[in-house]
Amino acid sequence: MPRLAYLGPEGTFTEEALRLLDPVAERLPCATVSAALAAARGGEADGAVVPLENSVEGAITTTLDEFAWGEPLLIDAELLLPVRFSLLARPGTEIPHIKRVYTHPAAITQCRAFISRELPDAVVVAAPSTAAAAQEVSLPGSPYDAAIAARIAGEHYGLVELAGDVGDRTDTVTRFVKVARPGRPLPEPTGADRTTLVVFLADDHPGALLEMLTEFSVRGVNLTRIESRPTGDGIGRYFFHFDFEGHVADARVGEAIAGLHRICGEVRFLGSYPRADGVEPRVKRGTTDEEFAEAGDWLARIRAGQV
Ligand SMILES: O=C(O)C(=O)Cc1ccccc1
Repeated sequence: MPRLAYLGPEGTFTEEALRLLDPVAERLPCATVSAALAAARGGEADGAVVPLENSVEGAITTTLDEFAWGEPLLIDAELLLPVRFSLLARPGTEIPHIKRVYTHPAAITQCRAFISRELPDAVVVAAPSTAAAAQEVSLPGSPYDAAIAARIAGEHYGLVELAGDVGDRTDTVTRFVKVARPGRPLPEPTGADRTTLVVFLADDHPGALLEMLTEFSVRGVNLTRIESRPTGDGIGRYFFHFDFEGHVADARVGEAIAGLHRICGEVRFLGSYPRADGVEPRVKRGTTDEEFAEAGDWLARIRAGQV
């Protein structure tokens, strides 16, 4: 039975994602995304489940930066989870008396309308996770009056739900990924796969981004996410995250990645894995595996003088 680290404590959305990704795994709750990934890297866990992005606010930057800079890990699965937020408090608390709210930053950004409408005078403080916030609020001497978390976290920590569905949108989805140390075979191609890469430029020059995009474009590889992140070396210095359709075993994907490897400073492969939504790529004429193989055979023939 695998042991999977995750952003805890019990009752986080990440735990819900983990249970759906692997119902039988042993769960190792960690205080932060970085701690969960450290457990996977160091061997205390066989892997980790962490949030990567959400459909309203975009990337979870801690996760992106950990994937780019820490010891390499490979994504082997993803999950899309609709998240619903509740305002939770100790029994007896009333909304007008709430002065301090505690929750995860991703929840703060996704519940802005409710907070400004119903809690206009409350101070909102960032917590390590939604369930950590609920746990803290449940303590009798807590400086916080309420938490925003999953309803189940309220049940777990003995809080009451003062308001449900307090998110700005009810259709918000968070994408979680499961990662493991490299060295195991990649997930088999399914025909509906995604690949994730981090790319560092060799040098900054006009058209550098266009050159990278061209590697995808000419092979008919469709991007599903692109993100620039600061390298930390000064204003204007960035590296890039790419998600795109297809598996590294697909000829067009392999060729695109090899092209990036030739022209960029460093390409970090973060995995090829089945897409949670099962969407298959529309493969352009001239970019199927068979067409790449046929073109390779043709080139070999003309190189051998067989025109
Ligand atoms: O804090 C949690 O429960 C998490 O799993 C992170 C998170 C927070 C808000 C939305 C989605 C994921």
